Amino acid sequence: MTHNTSFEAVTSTGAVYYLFGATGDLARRKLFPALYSLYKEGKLSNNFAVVGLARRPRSNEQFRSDLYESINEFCRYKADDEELWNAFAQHFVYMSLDINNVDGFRELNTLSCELEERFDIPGNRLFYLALAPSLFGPVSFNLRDGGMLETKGWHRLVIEKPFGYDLPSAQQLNEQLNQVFKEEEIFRIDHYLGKEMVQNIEVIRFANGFFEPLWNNNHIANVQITLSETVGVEERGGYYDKSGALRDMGQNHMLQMLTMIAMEPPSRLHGEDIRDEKVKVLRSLRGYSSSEEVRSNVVRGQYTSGQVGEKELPGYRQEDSVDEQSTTETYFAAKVFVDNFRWAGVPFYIRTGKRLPVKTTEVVVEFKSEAQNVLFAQRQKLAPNLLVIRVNPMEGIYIKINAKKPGSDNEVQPVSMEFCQSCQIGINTPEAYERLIHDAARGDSTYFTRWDEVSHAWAFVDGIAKAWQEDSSDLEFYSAGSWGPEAAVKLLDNDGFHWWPVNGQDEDNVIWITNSGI
Ligand SMILES: NC(=O)C1=CN([C@@H]2O[C@H](COP(=O)(O)OP(=O)(O)OC[C@H]3O[C@@H](n4cnc5c(N)ncnc54)[C@H](OP(=O)(O)O)[C@@H]3O)[C@@H](O)[C@H]2O)C=CC1
Ligand SMILES: O=C1O[C@H](COP(=O)(O)O)[C@@H](O)[C@H](O)[C@H]1O
Repeated sequence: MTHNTSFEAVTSTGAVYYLFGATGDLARRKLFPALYSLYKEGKLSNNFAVVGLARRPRSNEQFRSDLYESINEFCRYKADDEELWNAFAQHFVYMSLDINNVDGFRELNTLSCELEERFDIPGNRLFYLALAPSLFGPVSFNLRDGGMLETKGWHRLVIEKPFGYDLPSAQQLNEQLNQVFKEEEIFRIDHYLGKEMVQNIEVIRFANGFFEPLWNNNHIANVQITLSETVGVEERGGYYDKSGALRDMGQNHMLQMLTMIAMEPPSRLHGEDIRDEKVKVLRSLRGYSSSEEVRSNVVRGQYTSGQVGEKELPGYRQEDSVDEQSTTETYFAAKVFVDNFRWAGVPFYIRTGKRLPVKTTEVVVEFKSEAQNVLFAQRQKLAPNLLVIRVNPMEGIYIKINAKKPGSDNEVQPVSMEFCQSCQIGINTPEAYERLIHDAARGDSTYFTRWDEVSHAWAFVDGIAKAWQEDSSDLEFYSAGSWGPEAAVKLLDNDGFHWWPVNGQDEDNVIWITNSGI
Protein backbone atom coordinates (compact mmCIF):
# COMPACT_ATOMS: atom_id res chain seq x y z
CA MET A 1 0.00 0.00 0.00
CA THR A 2 1.14 3.56 -0.68
CA HIS A 3 2.34 5.05 2.52
CA ASN A 4 -0.11 7.81 3.32
CA THR A 5 1.81 10.84 4.48
CA SER A 6 -1.36 12.71 5.41
CA PHE A 7 -2.45 11.53 8.83
CA GLU A 8 -5.08 14.20 8.93
CA ALA A 9 -7.30 13.48 6.03
CA VAL A 10 -8.13 9.83 5.91
CA THR A 11 -11.00 8.25 7.79
CA SER A 12 -10.58 4.55 8.40
CA THR A 13 -13.01 2.05 6.91
CA GLY A 14 -15.76 0.64 9.11
CA ALA A 15 -14.67 -2.26 11.31
CA VAL A 16 -15.17 -4.05 14.57
CA TYR A 17 -12.16 -3.55 16.86
CA TYR A 18 -11.55 -6.36 19.35
CA LEU A 19 -9.48 -5.27 22.34
CA PHE A 20 -8.15 -8.41 23.98
CA GLY A 21 -6.81 -7.41 27.40
CA ALA A 22 -9.42 -4.67 27.80
CA THR A 23 -9.08 -4.62 31.59
CA GLY A 24 -5.30 -4.23 31.44
CA ASP A 25 -2.85 -1.39 31.88
CA LEU A 26 -2.09 -0.79 28.21
CA ALA A 27 -5.77 -0.53 27.27
CA ARG A 28 -6.40 1.94 30.07
CA ARG A 29 -3.37 4.16 29.58
CA LYS A 30 -2.96 4.09 25.80
CA LEU A 31 -5.60 2.31 23.73
CA PHE A 32 -8.86 3.83 25.01
CA PRO A 33 -7.42 7.36 24.90
CA ALA A 34 -6.10 6.77 21.37
CA LEU A 35 -9.52 5.61 20.16
CA TYR A 36 -11.19 8.66 21.69
CA SER A 37 -8.72 11.07 20.08
CA LEU A 38 -9.25 9.41 16.69
CA TYR A 39 -13.00 9.65 17.10
CA LYS A 40 -12.90 13.26 18.20
CA GLU A 41 -10.77 14.17 15.20
CA GLY A 42 -13.09 12.34 12.78
CA LYS A 43 -10.54 9.67 11.89
CA LEU A 44 -12.75 6.75 12.86
CA SER A 45 -15.58 6.14 10.47
CA ASN A 46 -18.98 6.20 12.14
CA ASN A 47 -19.64 2.56 11.38
CA PHE A 48 -17.41 0.98 13.98
CA ALA A 49 -17.78 -1.00 17.18
CA VAL A 50 -15.28 -1.88 19.90
CA VAL A 51 -15.56 -5.10 21.86
CA GLY A 52 -13.55 -5.18 25.10
CA LEU A 53 -12.46 -8.70 26.03
CA ALA A 54 -10.90 -10.16 29.18
CA ARG A 55 -11.82 -12.79 31.75
CA ARG A 56 -13.14 -10.66 34.57
CA PRO A 57 -16.83 -9.84 34.47
CA ARG A 58 -17.93 -6.33 33.49
CA SER A 59 -21.29 -5.00 32.31
CA ASN A 60 -21.30 -2.70 29.30
CA GLU A 61 -22.01 0.19 31.70
CA GLN A 62 -19.04 -0.66 33.91
CA PHE A 63 -16.84 -0.98 30.85
CA ARG A 64 -17.94 2.42 29.54
CA SER A 65 -17.33 3.90 32.96
CA ASP A 66 -13.73 2.48 32.92
CA LEU A 67 -13.38 3.97 29.47
CA TYR A 68 -14.56 7.37 30.67
CA GLU A 69 -12.12 7.39 33.58
CA SER A 70 -9.21 6.33 31.39
CA ILE A 71 -9.93 9.08 28.87
CA ASN A 72 -10.20 11.77 31.49
CA GLU A 73 -6.96 10.64 33.10
CA PHE A 74 -4.78 9.86 30.09
CA CYS A 75 -6.21 11.30 26.88
CA ARG A 76 -5.07 14.60 25.40
CA TYR A 77 -8.78 15.43 24.99
CA LYS A 78 -11.18 15.27 27.92
CA ALA A 79 -14.59 13.64 27.59
CA ASP A 80 -16.28 16.92 28.47
CA ASP A 81 -18.70 17.15 25.54
CA GLU A 82 -21.61 15.02 26.71
CA GLU A 83 -23.19 14.55 23.30
CA LEU A 84 -19.89 13.48 21.74
CA TRP A 85 -19.10 11.21 24.65
CA ASN A 86 -22.49 9.44 24.46
CA ALA A 87 -22.17 9.01 20.71
CA PHE A 88 -18.69 7.52 21.18
CA ALA A 89 -19.50 5.29 24.16
CA GLN A 90 -22.47 3.59 22.48
CA HIS A 91 -20.00 1.89 20.12
CA PHE A 92 -18.34 0.04 23.05
CA VAL A 93 -19.45 -3.30 24.45
CA TYR A 94 -17.75 -5.75 26.77
CA MET A 95 -17.71 -9.54 26.78
CA SER A 96 -16.05 -11.75 29.37
CA LEU A 97 -13.96 -14.33 27.53
CA ASP A 98 -11.19 -16.73 28.42
CA ILE A 99 -8.74 -16.95 25.54
CA ASN A 100 -8.50 -20.72 25.97
CA ASN A 101 -12.23 -21.34 25.57
CA VAL A 102 -13.15 -21.78 21.91
CA ASP A 103 -16.89 -21.76 22.67
CA GLY A 104 -16.48 -18.20 23.92
CA PHE A 105 -15.18 -17.24 20.46
CA ARG A 106 -18.33 -18.71 18.87
CA GLU A 107 -20.42 -16.51 21.17
CA LEU A 108 -18.18 -13.61 20.22
CA ASN A 109 -18.94 -14.31 16.58
CA THR A 110 -22.68 -14.13 17.25
CA LEU A 111 -22.20 -10.81 19.08
CA SER A 112 -20.02 -9.55 16.22
CA CYS A 113 -22.68 -10.29 13.61
CA GLU A 114 -25.21 -8.30 15.66
CA LEU A 115 -22.81 -5.37 15.94
CA GLU A 116 -22.00 -5.49 12.23
CA GLU A 117 -25.68 -5.28 11.46
CA ARG A 118 -26.34 -2.55 14.05
CA PHE A 119 -23.49 -0.32 12.89
CA ASP A 120 -23.57 -1.28 9.22
CA ILE A 121 -20.04 -2.72 9.27
CA PRO A 122 -18.95 -4.70 6.19
CA GLY A 123 -17.30 -7.65 8.00
CA ASN A 124 -13.91 -5.97 8.63
CA ARG A 125 -12.36 -7.17 11.88
CA LEU A 126 -9.29 -5.86 13.67
CA PHE A 127 -7.96 -7.92 16.58
CA TYR A 128 -5.72 -6.01 18.99
CA LEU A 129 -3.86 -8.30 21.38
CA ALA A 130 -2.92 -6.33 24.50
CA LEU A 131 -2.06 -9.62 26.15
CA ALA A 132 0.92 -11.60 27.39
CA PRO A 133 2.74 -12.98 24.32
CA SER A 134 2.11 -16.58 25.44
CA LEU A 135 -1.56 -15.96 24.53
CA PHE A 136 -0.95 -14.72 20.96
CA GLY A 137 -0.92 -18.24 19.46
CA PRO A 138 -3.99 -19.53 21.36
CA VAL A 139 -6.01 -16.42 20.44
CA SER A 140 -5.18 -16.84 16.77
CA PHE A 141 -6.18 -20.50 16.72
CA ASN A 142 -9.43 -19.83 18.53
CA LEU A 143 -10.28 -16.90 16.28
CA ARG A 144 -10.04 -19.32 13.37
CA ASP A 145 -11.72 -22.28 15.11
CA GLY A 146 -14.48 -20.13 16.57
CA GLY A 147 -15.48 -18.90 13.09
CA MET A 148 -14.34 -15.33 13.66
CA LEU A 149 -12.50 -15.15 10.34
CA GLU A 150 -15.38 -16.23 8.15
CA THR A 151 -16.53 -12.80 7.06
CA LYS A 152 -16.15 -11.23 3.65
CA GLY A 153 -14.21 -8.18 4.92
CA TRP A 154 -10.56 -7.88 5.94
CA HIS A 155 -9.03 -9.39 9.09
CA ARG A 156 -6.02 -7.85 10.81
CA LEU A 157 -4.07 -8.88 13.86
CA VAL A 158 -2.31 -6.16 15.84
CA ILE A 159 0.15 -7.48 18.40
CA GLU A 160 2.08 -5.85 21.15
CA LYS A 161 5.72 -6.37 21.86
CA PRO A 162 7.61 -8.33 23.00
CA PHE A 163 7.51 -10.51 19.89
CA GLY A 164 9.28 -13.48 21.48
CA TYR A 165 12.14 -13.65 23.96
CA ASP A 166 14.86 -14.57 21.47
CA LEU A 167 15.05 -15.71 17.85
CA PRO A 168 13.85 -19.32 18.38
CA SER A 169 10.83 -18.26 20.47
CA ALA A 170 10.00 -15.50 17.98
CA GLN A 171 10.20 -18.02 15.12
CA GLN A 172 7.91 -20.37 16.97
CA LEU A 173 5.42 -17.58 17.63
CA ASN A 174 5.55 -16.46 14.03
CA GLU A 175 4.91 -19.98 12.78
CA GLN A 176 1.83 -20.18 15.00
CA LEU A 177 0.48 -16.87 13.72
CA ASN A 178 1.20 -17.85 10.11
CA GLN A 179 -1.06 -20.86 10.47
CA VAL A 180 -3.93 -18.41 10.73
CA PHE A 181 -2.85 -15.02 9.36
CA LYS A 182 -0.86 -13.96 6.32
CA GLU A 183 2.17 -11.71 6.94
CA GLU A 184 0.33 -8.73 5.43
CA GLU A 185 -2.47 -9.23 7.97
CA ILE A 186 -0.09 -9.09 10.95
CA PHE A 187 0.70 -5.65 12.39
CA ARG A 188 3.54 -5.91 14.93
CA ILE A 189 3.59 -2.83 17.12
CA ASP A 190 6.75 -0.96 17.94
CA HIS A 191 5.26 2.18 19.42
CA TYR A 192 8.44 4.18 18.73
CA LEU A 193 7.58 3.95 15.05
CA GLY A 194 4.35 5.79 15.83
CA LYS A 195 6.21 8.76 17.33
CA GLU A 196 6.06 11.93 15.26
CA MET A 197 9.79 12.62 15.29
CA VAL A 198 10.76 9.04 14.47
CA GLN A 199 8.57 9.29 11.38
CA ASN A 200 10.06 12.70 10.74
CA ILE A 201 13.57 11.18 10.36
CA GLU A 202 12.59 9.97 6.89
CA VAL A 203 11.34 13.45 5.95
CA ILE A 204 14.29 15.36 7.42
CA ARG A 205 16.68 13.09 5.56
CA PHE A 206 15.00 12.73 2.20
CA ALA A 207 13.04 15.97 1.81
CA ASN A 208 16.04 18.26 2.31
CA GLY A 209 18.83 18.85 -0.15
CA PHE A 210 21.57 19.54 2.35
CA PHE A 211 21.59 16.50 4.60
CA GLU A 212 21.65 13.56 2.22
CA PRO A 213 24.89 14.46 0.37
CA LEU A 214 26.65 14.52 3.75
CA TRP A 215 24.92 11.44 5.14
CA ASN A 216 27.79 8.97 4.90
CA ASN A 217 31.18 7.96 6.25
CA ASN A 218 32.98 10.79 4.42
CA HIS A 219 31.28 13.39 6.58
CA ILE A 220 29.80 11.73 9.64
CA ALA A 221 32.10 10.91 12.55
CA ASN A 222 29.58 9.00 14.68
CA VAL A 223 25.89 8.71 15.51
CA GLN A 224 24.55 8.58 19.07
CA ILE A 225 21.11 7.30 20.02
CA THR A 226 19.96 7.81 23.62
CA LEU A 227 16.71 6.52 25.13
CA SER A 228 16.94 7.48 28.78
CA GLU A 229 14.22 7.06 31.37
CA THR A 230 13.88 8.37 34.89
CA VAL A 231 11.41 5.67 35.92
CA GLY A 232 12.41 2.33 37.37
CA VAL A 233 10.59 -0.89 36.52
CA GLU A 234 7.39 0.26 38.27
CA GLU A 235 4.88 -2.62 38.53
CA ARG A 236 6.52 -4.63 35.76
CA GLY A 237 9.37 -6.17 37.75
CA GLY A 238 8.24 -9.75 36.96
CA TYR A 239 8.35 -9.17 33.21
CA TYR A 240 11.41 -6.93 33.25
CA ASP A 241 13.60 -9.22 35.31
CA LYS A 242 13.32 -11.85 32.56
CA SER A 243 13.73 -9.31 29.80
CA GLY A 244 16.24 -6.57 30.71
CA ALA A 245 17.05 -3.40 28.81
CA LEU A 246 18.56 -5.15 25.80
CA ARG A 247 15.38 -7.07 24.99
CA ASP A 248 12.94 -4.48 26.32
CA MET A 249 14.32 -1.49 24.39
CA GLY A 250 17.32 -2.61 22.33
CA GLN A 251 15.86 -5.32 20.10
CA ASN A 252 12.96 -3.12 19.07
CA HIS A 253 12.91 0.66 19.62
CA MET A 254 16.66 1.29 19.42
CA LEU A 255 17.36 -0.86 16.39
CA GLN A 256 14.28 0.53 14.66
CA MET A 257 15.53 4.08 15.17
CA LEU A 258 18.96 3.06 13.95
CA THR A 259 17.44 1.66 10.76
CA MET A 260 15.60 4.93 10.10
CA ILE A 261 18.87 6.85 10.44
CA ALA A 262 20.97 4.44 8.40
CA MET A 263 18.67 3.21 5.63
CA GLU A 264 19.11 4.05 1.95
CA PRO A 265 16.43 6.21 0.30
CA PRO A 266 13.56 3.91 -0.66
CA SER A 267 12.71 3.69 -4.37
CA ARG A 268 9.18 4.93 -3.55
CA LEU A 269 7.47 6.12 -0.37
CA HIS A 270 5.63 2.83 -0.14
CA GLY A 271 5.48 0.79 3.06
CA GLU A 272 7.15 -2.27 1.56
CA ASP A 273 9.93 -0.23 -0.06
CA ILE A 274 10.70 1.53 3.21
CA ARG A 275 10.71 -1.74 5.13
CA ASP A 276 12.94 -3.34 2.47
CA GLU A 277 15.52 -0.62 3.11
CA LYS A 278 15.26 -0.97 6.87
CA VAL A 279 15.82 -4.69 6.75
CA LYS A 280 18.95 -4.21 4.64
CA VAL A 281 20.41 -2.15 7.50
CA LEU A 282 19.63 -4.89 9.99
CA ARG A 283 21.27 -7.42 7.69
CA SER A 284 24.39 -5.24 7.60
CA LEU A 285 24.76 -4.97 11.39
CA ARG A 286 28.11 -6.39 12.38
CA GLY A 287 27.55 -9.14 14.93
CA TYR A 288 30.08 -9.61 17.71
CA SER A 289 32.19 -12.66 16.98
CA SER A 290 33.18 -13.59 20.53
CA SER A 291 32.35 -12.94 24.17
CA GLU A 292 35.47 -10.75 24.37
CA GLU A 293 34.16 -8.63 21.53
CA VAL A 294 30.82 -8.26 23.30
CA ARG A 295 32.61 -7.22 26.48
CA SER A 296 34.69 -4.58 24.75
CA ASN A 297 31.78 -3.13 22.72
CA VAL A 298 28.76 -3.51 24.98
CA VAL A 299 28.36 -2.17 28.51
CA ARG A 300 25.66 -3.34 30.88
CA GLY A 301 24.60 -1.90 34.19
CA GLN A 302 22.03 -2.22 36.93
CA TYR A 303 20.79 0.61 39.14
CA THR A 304 21.35 0.61 42.85
CA SER A 305 19.58 2.86 45.35
CA GLY A 306 20.23 6.55 45.01
CA GLN A 307 19.16 9.98 46.16
CA VAL A 308 17.13 11.80 43.51
CA GLY A 309 16.02 15.23 44.70
CA GLU A 310 14.36 14.71 48.05
CA LYS A 311 13.77 11.04 47.48
CA GLU A 312 15.87 7.99 48.26
CA LEU A 313 14.97 5.56 45.47
CA PRO A 314 15.34 1.79 45.88
CA GLY A 315 17.85 -0.26 43.93
CA TYR A 316 16.67 -2.61 41.20
CA ARG A 317 17.12 -5.70 43.37
CA GLN A 318 14.73 -4.20 45.93
CA GLU A 319 11.95 -3.67 43.37
CA ASP A 320 8.75 -5.78 43.56
CA SER A 321 8.94 -9.16 41.80
CA VAL A 322 12.67 -8.80 41.10
CA ASP A 323 15.12 -11.50 42.18
CA GLU A 324 17.30 -10.28 45.07
CA GLN A 325 20.38 -11.62 43.27
CA SER A 326 19.25 -10.53 39.82
CA THR A 327 21.92 -9.88 37.19
CA THR A 328 19.40 -8.39 34.75
CA GLU A 329 20.64 -5.20 33.10
CA THR A 330 18.60 -2.02 33.50
CA TYR A 331 21.10 -0.15 31.31
CA PHE A 332 23.08 -0.97 28.25
CA ALA A 333 25.28 0.94 25.84
CA ALA A 334 26.84 -0.49 22.70
CA LYS A 335 29.11 0.42 19.84
CA VAL A 336 27.53 -0.89 16.67
CA PHE A 337 28.71 -0.88 13.07
CA VAL A 338 26.61 -1.01 9.92
CA ASP A 339 28.89 -2.78 7.47
CA ASN A 340 27.86 -1.30 4.17
CA PHE A 341 29.25 1.16 1.66
CA ARG A 342 27.65 4.23 3.21
CA TRP A 343 28.53 3.57 6.84
CA ALA A 344 31.84 1.71 6.72
CA GLY A 345 33.86 2.67 9.80
CA VAL A 346 31.22 4.95 11.40
CA PRO A 347 30.39 3.93 14.97
CA PHE A 348 26.77 4.08 16.10
CA TYR A 349 26.69 4.44 19.88
CA ILE A 350 23.39 3.43 21.41
CA ARG A 351 22.39 3.60 25.08
CA THR A 352 19.27 3.14 27.15
CA GLY A 353 18.60 2.85 30.84
CA LYS A 354 16.13 3.21 33.64
CA ARG A 355 16.61 5.59 36.59
CA LEU A 356 18.81 7.95 34.60
CA PRO A 357 18.71 11.69 35.29
CA VAL A 358 16.30 12.71 32.50
CA LYS A 359 13.57 11.25 30.35
CA THR A 360 14.61 11.80 26.79
CA THR A 361 15.00 10.21 23.39
CA GLU A 362 17.52 11.89 21.12
CA VAL A 363 19.62 11.13 18.09
CA VAL A 364 22.86 13.08 17.63
CA VAL A 365 24.66 12.99 14.31
CA GLU A 366 28.21 14.28 14.79
CA PHE A 367 29.95 15.53 11.65
CA LYS A 368 33.65 15.27 10.96
CA SER A 369 35.64 18.44 11.53
CA GLU A 370 39.26 17.57 10.66
CA ALA A 371 39.44 19.85 7.64
CA GLN A 372 37.98 22.87 9.47
CA ASN A 373 40.29 22.26 12.41
CA VAL A 374 43.35 22.28 10.16
CA LEU A 375 42.42 25.77 9.02
CA PHE A 376 41.51 27.09 12.46
CA ALA A 377 44.20 25.21 14.38
CA GLN A 378 46.19 28.30 15.26
CA ARG A 379 43.21 30.00 16.81
CA GLN A 380 41.17 27.38 18.61
CA LYS A 381 39.83 23.85 18.37
CA LEU A 382 36.41 23.92 16.80
CA ALA A 383 33.37 22.07 18.09
CA PRO A 384 32.03 19.60 15.52
CA ASN A 385 28.77 20.32 13.73
CA LEU A 386 25.85 18.36 15.14
CA LEU A 387 22.39 17.52 13.93
CA VAL A 388 20.19 16.64 16.90
CA ILE A 389 16.81 14.99 16.45
CA ARG A 390 14.71 15.32 19.58
CA VAL A 391 12.06 12.63 19.73
CA ASN A 392 10.68 12.69 23.23
CA PRO A 393 9.45 14.47 25.35
CA MET A 394 10.53 17.58 23.41
CA GLU A 395 10.02 17.18 19.67
CA GLY A 396 12.13 18.98 17.10
CA ILE A 397 15.56 19.25 15.60
CA TYR A 398 18.51 21.54 16.00
CA ILE A 399 21.79 21.94 14.22
CA LYS A 400 24.92 23.18 15.87
CA ILE A 401 27.24 25.23 13.69
CA ASN A 402 30.20 27.54 14.30
CA ALA A 403 30.05 31.31 13.86
CA LYS A 404 32.17 34.30 14.72
CA LYS A 405 31.51 35.63 18.18
CA PRO A 406 30.03 39.09 17.65
CA GLY A 407 32.44 41.84 18.63
CA SER A 408 35.42 39.52 19.03
CA ASP A 409 38.48 39.57 16.81
CA ASN A 410 38.40 36.07 15.52
CA GLU A 411 36.76 34.03 18.19
CA VAL A 412 34.53 31.22 16.99
CA GLN A 413 31.60 30.04 19.03
CA PRO A 414 28.94 27.38 18.55
CA VAL A 415 25.44 28.49 17.56
CA SER A 416 22.42 26.21 17.71
CA MET A 417 19.56 26.73 15.28
CA GLU A 418 16.45 25.00 16.42
CA PHE A 419 13.09 23.97 15.06
CA CYS A 420 11.10 23.14 18.16
CA GLN A 421 8.02 21.30 16.96
CA SER A 422 6.51 20.80 20.40
CA CYS A 423 6.87 24.54 21.16
CA GLN A 424 4.84 25.34 18.04
CA ILE A 425 2.22 22.65 18.27
CA GLY A 426 2.14 22.27 22.05
CA ILE A 427 1.57 18.89 23.60
CA ASN A 428 -1.20 18.15 21.16
CA THR A 429 0.72 16.05 18.67
CA PRO A 430 -0.98 12.70 18.10
CA GLU A 431 0.16 9.97 20.47
CA ALA A 432 2.02 7.05 18.91
CA TYR A 433 -0.87 4.69 19.54
CA GLU A 434 -3.32 6.95 17.74
CA ARG A 435 -1.19 6.91 14.66
CA LEU A 436 -0.64 3.16 14.79
CA ILE A 437 -4.27 2.17 15.39
CA HIS A 438 -5.32 4.49 12.59
CA ASP A 439 -2.69 3.03 10.25
CA ALA A 440 -3.71 -0.54 11.06
CA ALA A 441 -7.36 0.33 10.41
CA ARG A 442 -6.35 1.76 7.03
CA GLY A 443 -4.13 -1.24 6.25
CA ASP A 444 -0.92 0.81 6.13
CA SER A 445 1.84 -1.30 7.65
CA THR A 446 4.74 1.09 7.02
CA TYR A 447 5.29 1.78 10.70
CA PHE A 448 4.86 -1.78 11.88
CA THR A 449 7.71 -4.28 11.98
CA ARG A 450 7.84 -6.97 9.34
CA TRP A 451 8.91 -10.47 10.28
CA ASP A 452 12.30 -10.25 8.56
CA GLU A 453 13.09 -7.06 10.54
CA VAL A 454 12.12 -8.74 13.80
CA SER A 455 14.14 -11.86 13.09
CA HIS A 456 17.32 -9.99 12.09
CA ALA A 457 17.03 -7.81 15.17
CA TRP A 458 16.72 -10.88 17.38
CA ALA A 459 19.71 -12.55 15.73
CA PHE A 460 21.84 -9.49 16.55
CA VAL A 461 20.59 -9.20 20.13
CA ASP A 462 20.88 -12.94 20.80
CA GLY A 463 24.64 -12.73 20.15
CA ILE A 464 24.98 -10.24 23.01
CA ALA A 465 22.58 -12.06 25.32
CA LYS A 466 24.46 -15.34 24.82
CA ALA A 467 27.78 -13.81 25.82
CA TRP A 468 26.16 -12.20 28.86
CA GLN A 469 24.57 -15.46 29.91
CA GLU A 470 27.94 -17.21 29.90
CA ASP A 471 29.53 -14.69 32.23
CA SER A 472 27.88 -11.94 34.26
CA SER A 473 31.06 -10.53 35.79
CA ASP A 474 30.98 -7.43 33.57
CA LEU A 475 27.68 -6.22 35.04
CA GLU A 476 28.37 -2.78 36.53
CA PHE A 477 26.28 -0.93 39.07
CA TYR A 478 25.18 2.69 38.89
CA SER A 479 23.32 4.83 41.38
CA ALA A 480 19.73 5.72 40.58
CA GLY A 481 19.77 9.23 39.12
CA SER A 482 23.25 8.93 37.58
CA TRP A 483 24.15 8.57 33.89
CA GLY A 484 24.98 4.85 34.14
CA PRO A 485 28.25 2.94 34.35
CA GLU A 486 31.59 4.65 33.85
CA ALA A 487 32.44 2.05 31.20
CA ALA A 488 29.89 3.67 28.88
CA VAL A 489 31.90 6.88 28.95
CA LYS A 490 35.10 4.95 28.20
CA LEU A 491 33.42 3.24 25.24
CA LEU A 492 33.45 6.56 23.39
CA ASP A 493 36.53 7.96 25.06
CA ASN A 494 38.61 5.13 23.57
CA ASP A 495 37.55 6.37 20.12
CA GLY A 496 38.19 10.05 20.90
CA PHE A 497 34.48 10.89 21.27
CA HIS A 498 32.10 11.64 24.12
CA TRP A 499 28.36 11.43 24.67
CA TRP A 500 26.79 14.74 23.79
CA PRO A 501 24.62 16.22 26.52
CA VAL A 502 20.93 15.58 25.93
CA ASN A 503 17.95 17.90 26.35
CA GLY A 504 19.85 20.85 24.90
CA GLN A 505 22.01 20.95 28.04
CA ASP A 506 25.10 21.76 26.09
CA GLU A 507 28.21 22.36 28.14
CA ASP A 508 29.52 24.88 25.62
CA ASN A 509 28.66 28.50 25.61
CA VAL A 510 26.14 28.03 22.82
CA ILE A 511 23.93 30.75 21.38
CA TRP A 512 20.45 29.48 20.51
CA ILE A 513 18.51 30.71 17.51
CA THR A 514 15.16 29.16 18.07
CA ASN A 515 11.47 29.36 17.32
CA SER A 516 10.69 28.18 20.85
CA GLY A 517 11.08 31.54 22.52
CA ILE A 518 13.42 30.06 25.14
N1 LIG B 1 1.46 -1.57 29.76
C1 LIG B 1 2.30 -1.01 28.92
O1 LIG B 1 2.63 0.19 28.98
C2 LIG B 1 2.87 -1.80 27.79
C3 LIG B 1 2.49 -3.11 27.58
N2 LIG B 1 2.99 -3.81 26.51
C4 LIG B 1 2.59 -5.18 26.25
O2 LIG B 1 1.15 -5.24 26.11
C5 LIG B 1 0.66 -6.46 26.61
C6 LIG B 1 -0.39 -6.17 27.69
O3 LIG B 1 0.23 -5.43 28.71
P1 LIG B 1 -0.56 -4.83 29.96
O4 LIG B 1 -1.85 -4.23 29.57
O5 LIG B 1 0.43 -4.01 30.70
O6 LIG B 1 -0.84 -6.17 30.82
P2 LIG B 1 -1.87 -6.37 32.02
O7 LIG B 1 -1.35 -7.50 32.84
O8 LIG B 1 -2.22 -5.10 32.69
O9 LIG B 1 -3.18 -6.86 31.27
C7 LIG B 1 -3.32 -8.16 30.73
C8 LIG B 1 -4.73 -8.33 30.19
O10 LIG B 1 -4.87 -9.65 29.71
C9 LIG B 1 -6.09 -10.20 30.19
N3 LIG B 1 -5.94 -11.66 30.25
C10 LIG B 1 -4.97 -12.36 30.87
N4 LIG B 1 -5.18 -13.69 30.71
C11 LIG B 1 -6.30 -13.83 29.97
C12 LIG B 1 -7.01 -14.94 29.46
N5 LIG B 1 -6.63 -16.21 29.70
N6 LIG B 1 -8.11 -14.70 28.72
C13 LIG B 1 -8.51 -13.43 28.48
N7 LIG B 1 -7.87 -12.35 28.92
C14 LIG B 1 -6.79 -12.53 29.66
C15 LIG B 1 -6.24 -9.54 31.56
O11 LIG B 1 -7.56 -9.50 31.99
P3 LIG B 1 -8.27 -10.55 32.99
O12 LIG B 1 -7.31 -10.78 34.11
O13 LIG B 1 -9.53 -9.87 33.37
O14 LIG B 1 -8.50 -11.76 32.17
C16 LIG B 1 -5.80 -8.12 31.23
O15 LIG B 1 -6.86 -7.40 30.65
C17 LIG B 1 1.88 -7.24 27.10
O16 LIG B 1 2.34 -8.06 26.08
C18 LIG B 1 2.90 -6.14 27.40
O17 LIG B 1 4.22 -6.61 27.31
C19 LIG B 1 3.86 -3.21 25.63
C20 LIG B 1 4.28 -1.92 25.79
C21 LIG B 1 3.85 -1.12 26.91
O1 LIG C 1 8.34 -0.42 25.26
C1 LIG C 1 8.70 0.15 26.27
O2 LIG C 1 8.80 1.50 26.23
C2 LIG C 1 8.74 2.26 27.43
C3 LIG C 1 9.25 3.65 27.07
O3 LIG C 1 8.39 4.22 26.13
P1 LIG C 1 8.26 5.81 25.98
O4 LIG C 1 7.34 5.99 24.84
O5 LIG C 1 7.73 6.31 27.28
O6 LIG C 1 9.63 6.33 25.73
C4 LIG C 1 9.57 1.63 28.53
O7 LIG C 1 9.36 2.33 29.74
C5 LIG C 1 9.16 0.19 28.71
O8 LIG C 1 10.02 -0.44 29.66
C6 LIG C 1 9.24 -0.57 27.41
O9 LIG C 1 8.64 -1.86 27.55
